[in-house]
Amino acid sequence: MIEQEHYFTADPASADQRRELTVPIAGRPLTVETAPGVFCPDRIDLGTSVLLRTVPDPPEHGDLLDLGCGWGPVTLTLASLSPEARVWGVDVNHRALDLLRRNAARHDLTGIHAVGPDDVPDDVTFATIWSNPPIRVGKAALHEMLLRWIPRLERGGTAYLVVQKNLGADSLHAWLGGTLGPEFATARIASAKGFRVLAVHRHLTPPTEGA
Ligand SMILES: C[S@@+](CC[C@H](N)C(=O)[O-])C[C@H]1O[C@@H](n2cnc3c(N)ncnc32)[C@H](O)[C@@H]1O
Repeated sequence: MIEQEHYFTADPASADQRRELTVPIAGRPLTVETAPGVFCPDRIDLGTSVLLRTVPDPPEHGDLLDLGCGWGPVTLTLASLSPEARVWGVDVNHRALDLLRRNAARHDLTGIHAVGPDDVPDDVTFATIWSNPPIRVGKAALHEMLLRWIPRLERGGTAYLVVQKNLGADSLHAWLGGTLGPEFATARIASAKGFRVLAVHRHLTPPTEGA
């Protein structure tokens, strides 16, 4: 029996047939390379579009994270909007990272670092995190991933997550609110086309002891 290939496989077995796609990124058409074996290779995913339409402009400087970057629509947007920032596109899928590196080089977006989760130096913290997270990895792996990265937000920073309503957006909202503690506040900031956008804000000042 052939096991079904997931978009979050480290080294996809499907033929690496590269193709070109022209997509709107930060308001201008960009031609990018995609391939089978990565998430949504034929277009910008609807959830990703909802996220990109909802989020406020990212900070101009600092370190910005696209958690689960795939071939790069979110990372490319962050780097286009904030050319002076360092933009981390993190993924476990090596083919996706290779595509993102090529897409960044093609458009001279030199602030992009497309890397695996273990290749972001420990002392890097993020001014913002944008993510269309991999819900299909399962709840335990998703929660582990979010607990690894959201606490690396700088004080005053916000993580924006888009999640399909039918795939547990509201229970993820409740879990984030109940798990992250008083330093963070989670809110739903948009609901469109079957998706929710959640904002997880890290307060500027730590909560006072006993509060
Ligand atoms: C829903 S896709 C979004 C891809 C891309 N951002 C987009 O909008 O097209 C989620 C991505 O998360 C990646 N992923 C899965 N597990 C991960 C992990 N532990 N750390 C980082 N990325 C992961 C998958 O390989 C996949 O590319």
